[in-house]
Amino acid sequence: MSIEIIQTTLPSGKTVSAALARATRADAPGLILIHEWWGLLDETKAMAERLALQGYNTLAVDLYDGKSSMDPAVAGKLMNGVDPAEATATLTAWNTWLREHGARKVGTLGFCFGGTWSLKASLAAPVDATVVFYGGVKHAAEELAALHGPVLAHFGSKDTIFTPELAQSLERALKQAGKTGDVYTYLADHAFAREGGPNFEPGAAALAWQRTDAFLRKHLEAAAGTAAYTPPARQASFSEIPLISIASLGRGDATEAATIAAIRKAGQEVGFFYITDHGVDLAKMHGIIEQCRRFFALPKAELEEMRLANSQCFAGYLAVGERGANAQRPRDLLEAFNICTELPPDDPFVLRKVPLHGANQWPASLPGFRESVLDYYREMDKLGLRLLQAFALALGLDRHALDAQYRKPISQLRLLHYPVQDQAVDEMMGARSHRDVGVLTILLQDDVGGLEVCNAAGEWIVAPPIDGTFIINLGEMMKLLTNDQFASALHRVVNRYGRQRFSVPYFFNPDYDARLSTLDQFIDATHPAQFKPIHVGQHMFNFYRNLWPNTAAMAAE
Ligand SMILES: O=C(O)CCC(=O)C(=O)O
Ligand SMILES: [Fe+2]
Repeated sequence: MSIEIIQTTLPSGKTVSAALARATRADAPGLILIHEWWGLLDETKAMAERLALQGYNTLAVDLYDGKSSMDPAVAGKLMNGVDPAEATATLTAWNTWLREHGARKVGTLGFCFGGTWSLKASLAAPVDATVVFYGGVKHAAEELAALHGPVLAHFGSKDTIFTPELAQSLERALKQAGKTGDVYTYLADHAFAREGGPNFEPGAAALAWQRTDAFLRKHLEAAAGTAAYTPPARQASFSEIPLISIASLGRGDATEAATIAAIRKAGQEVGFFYITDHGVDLAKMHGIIEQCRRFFALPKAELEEMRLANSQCFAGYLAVGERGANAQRPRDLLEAFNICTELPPDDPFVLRKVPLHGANQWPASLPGFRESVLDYYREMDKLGLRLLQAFALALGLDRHALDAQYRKPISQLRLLHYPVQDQAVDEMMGARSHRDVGVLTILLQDDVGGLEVCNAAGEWIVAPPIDGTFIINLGEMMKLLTNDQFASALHRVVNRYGRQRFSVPYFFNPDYDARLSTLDQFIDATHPAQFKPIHVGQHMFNFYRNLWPNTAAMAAE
């Protein structure tokens, strides 16, 4: 890919230049990329090249007449020297140029100073999609009436230059003007998407780019099949958190063997992977997120009636910050609704008062909620067992070798609600870094994002939402079974993305009475057993009671 420097002439007679990165198709949509206050740097040109690969004829314009500087004092002077009328004429001229060269749609995209001008350009001449990364967007609704296409804007909650209040005023003015606009605020500072900059925030940058990518594709109608943008962030790529189709599971043929090999590799190297072709209906996946939305919108008093502390089996509602026996544990910024296996009152385990077996609590005022949640629970039970069998194969065992300890598993489903986080990460976060304690977790997340996984190098990798997939992660019991051959990765949730988030993890665990010990094949002279065997039920009971209030469960003990 190469960059060409091209020129055009303004009505005033002045010649201006820009760096053009061409997409492969001549009739590709056009994108005007506007630099930060430093001027047109090589990094902006490199971004233009990446955007061209994604399917846009991208013009990295120059509003500083060839000058640039990384010295803030000089950059400030350059910025203040910009003549607004000339900048407007320049951006309008490039819009015309792109359309005259085959673009049916034209978008603008800019950062900081360029963010300001991305919106101004769209007020001066028709633009089909406008993207602003933290720019000066103070415009009255009357001015915004001139907008032709939708706006997508990204701001940092800690930005003192282009503040969250400014973001809100843009949102209000767009609404008032009857224009389409999505304004997002991330838990981040100014210029959070600038890789290598002091405020670079990979998680926020990754999600902002993901949204930008989807927005531009939609509104500029980029040709189908063009490469996806690779943001300059530590967004998890599939080589880091793999995406595995499990369509072949159960076939017993070579295609299944390949899937098993991929699962083994993911288990050993990452501890996390996405699955597709898992057989769970997309409508059910979206449906359970909808049930989360309904549930957590219930009046506080009704939620409190279902408090987890009422329950003998840690099922029920947990408010933000509630803790169990371990009062030292920092509080997480989430509320939860726990559901355990639904058992009838005459179930032998319930009659014998075996811990962790009992009744769920259900809201009286949500028709269909219980049915939907239990239906989803059953889907997870089935999927959990299929995955367990895949793991048995991945461990070199017979497909059904582990089944016997999963006859009446003490799995748990949790509906989670993460409010928007606007405090600093180290004060209180969605879910503090932890490893899951069971065998494996099947996680469904909504489209907000927030899950981050720690890789072997100690970096936090974003695990972005991918519609229609589940994330599978291995827990400490898998580590015990395999003598630490299968990773159980640290992960956390930081809701930096300006919207409330819902997720639904299902924790797949063995039977209450199961005793887990390391499988023989993982122990030899050079790999002595590292873990003591555990009684699954007692282990989980102790774990839960440290974590959650447990008055009723203790009373039954
Ligand atoms: O909400 C999420 O995405 C992850 C939740 C989680 O890690 C957990 O509950 O163990
Ligand atoms: Fe977890």
